[in-house]
Amino acid sequence: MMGATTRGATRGGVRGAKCAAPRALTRFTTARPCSTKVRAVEELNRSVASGQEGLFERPTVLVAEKLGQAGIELLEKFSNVELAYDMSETELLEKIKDSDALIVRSGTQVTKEVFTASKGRLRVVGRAGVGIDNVDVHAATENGCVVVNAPNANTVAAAEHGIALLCSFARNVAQADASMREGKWNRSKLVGVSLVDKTIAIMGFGKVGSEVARRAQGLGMKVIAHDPYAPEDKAKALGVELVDFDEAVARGDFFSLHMPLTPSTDKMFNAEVFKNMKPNAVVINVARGGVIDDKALADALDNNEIAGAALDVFAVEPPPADNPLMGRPNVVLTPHLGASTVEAQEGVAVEVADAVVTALKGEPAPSAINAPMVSSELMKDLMPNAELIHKLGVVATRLGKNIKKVRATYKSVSPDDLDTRLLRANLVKGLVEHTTDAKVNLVNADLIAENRELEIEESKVKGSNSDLVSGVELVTGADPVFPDFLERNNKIAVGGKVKEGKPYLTKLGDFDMDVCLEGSVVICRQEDQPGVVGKVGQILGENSINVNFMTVGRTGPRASALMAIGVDEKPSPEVIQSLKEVEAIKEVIFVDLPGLPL
Ligand SMILES: NC(=O)C1=CN([C@@H]2O[C@H](COP(=O)(O)OP(=O)(O)OC[C@H]3O[C@@H](n4cnc5c(N)ncnc54)[C@H](O)[C@@H]3O)[C@@H](O)[C@H]2O)C=CC1
Ligand SMILES: O=C(O)C(=O)COP(=O)(O)O
Repeated sequence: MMGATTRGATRGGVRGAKCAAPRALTRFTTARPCSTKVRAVEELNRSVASGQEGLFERPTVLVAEKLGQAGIELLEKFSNVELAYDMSETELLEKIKDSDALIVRSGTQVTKEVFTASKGRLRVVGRAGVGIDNVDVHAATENGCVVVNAPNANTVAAAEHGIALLCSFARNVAQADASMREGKWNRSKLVGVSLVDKTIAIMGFGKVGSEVARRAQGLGMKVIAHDPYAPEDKAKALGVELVDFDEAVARGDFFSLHMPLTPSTDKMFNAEVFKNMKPNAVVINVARGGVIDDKALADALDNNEIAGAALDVFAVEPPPADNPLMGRPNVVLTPHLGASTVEAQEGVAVEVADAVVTALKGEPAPSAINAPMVSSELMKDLMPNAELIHKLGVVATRLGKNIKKVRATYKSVSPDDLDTRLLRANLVKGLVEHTTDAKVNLVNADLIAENRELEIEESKVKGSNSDLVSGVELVTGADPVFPDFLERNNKIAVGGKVKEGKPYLTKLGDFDMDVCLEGSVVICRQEDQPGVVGKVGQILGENSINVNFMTVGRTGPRASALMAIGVDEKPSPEVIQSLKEVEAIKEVIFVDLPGLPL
């Protein structure tokens, strides 16, 4: 059954309305070709703050699983919120077409098909919790979709549930309750074990594992931990002994599992591991079902290799009736309740809503799984240069075909500290966007370059920050459009500069230029001689193409020259042909410059 309602659309949109155009931010800024995304985001923030969201179309957030009210209210300030709990797979694939963001918990599989069905509209997937094993992060990255989670707010709840299972298993609480409900008074059959002085092995010493460790110490247990990535000093500070996997397995009386499910942790608790445990060992799993081989655990219990298990999570949820761990006296089960406290659910709702809104605004979300974190401050500094390198990339593609390797040069007062990811992503966008329907962004730019075997070499030199992006060179494999002309040492070079916040082309091959990279540019190679400029202007004028600037670079009087003409309208192929027919003009290319960087 699907219970779908659309929330929060009263101020900025129509309740229940579908967003016809998903790229609200893009459309908002293309109306102002000179503006950068930073300016757009600032304006957008201001309009949200002043309640003028109607200036742009609000994004739609599809919430697929129960989310705390505080999170919903936060989302509603910025977007249309559609609550559609318990959707079937087919319903999700249908609804996703009209969604800019999707919020899930562990019960929804966000598969490749979801991204395919979204046709590029889905920009953010928010996981209201920690584990993101139900989200195909690779597919998200391929589709330029940011995945964010809520890594902090349910830590204590999960740790408390682990401790609850530990105590309830040790003292047969669940079994005792069940027997009393049957009218029995079975004291002798329900004798438990004490926890004090027993060894608990925390497997995965991250946020939840550390909180379980603290609480277990409070119960008087000896705490050891295994985690290949945990820092020694963190363990020391908590009085926890870090040991290797085999030692943990051999020494633990109780095992508390807290590692994520990844290809390397998949079924890491298998037959061989259970054989090496003590016969009194108890395995408690509040992490993910997939880290245990269910059949091997059932066999280990049948063969008395270990004493019991307490499980909150299952490889398939809910577990099918024939799951070999169901209905056993020495196995306690809960239906994935680790994060299910009132406090944790309000907390994750706010945490994920905040991350989703941040990502929808195009700002770096601290909990982004598949996007580099670029601070807002850095973003502000880099954006004009990002716009420049994006456009230099576009210009470069018009000068050389089949590009294989590109070198970008940056100047900075402290080159070692320069974070170039935003710049690199924009360069890739400029280089490939005319060849693909895929949306290139900060999330998928590196992957797209890798898939296309496009090598981006970056060199950082000391210099003024005001010349951050100094040039882009097509290094190898590019077939030049202007042979023998722009190419030197097998390279096609373009240079640029940000002036008063705007991108300028300052070099084309050996030619100095001064061309504002806004709108579109016609580039002509010609022999320098009188009358050419006039003839070109006349052809453009006769075809109602408005010229906003013209600049000529030449190697010397009456020698080779390069003319760049900024135009407001796109010339037709016929106009380009007329320009090519002007005597002295050898080559003409048209560069349509896109308005927005990432
Ligand atoms: N049952 C529930 O409702 C909940 C379940 N969880 C699960 O608990 C897991 C842990 O959550 P957090 O502690 O917040 O994550 P975390 O990222 O803070 O900690 C995970 C730890 O596992 C470690 N790890 C990775 N590979 C390992 C390996 N092969 N062996 C041992 N340790 C390994 C990591 O180094 C890290 O320290 C989550 O991935 C999630 O799947 C989290 C919250 C609620
Ligand atoms: O946060 C996690 O990893 C959890 O397992 C919690 O899952 P849930 O959001 O309760 O479906």
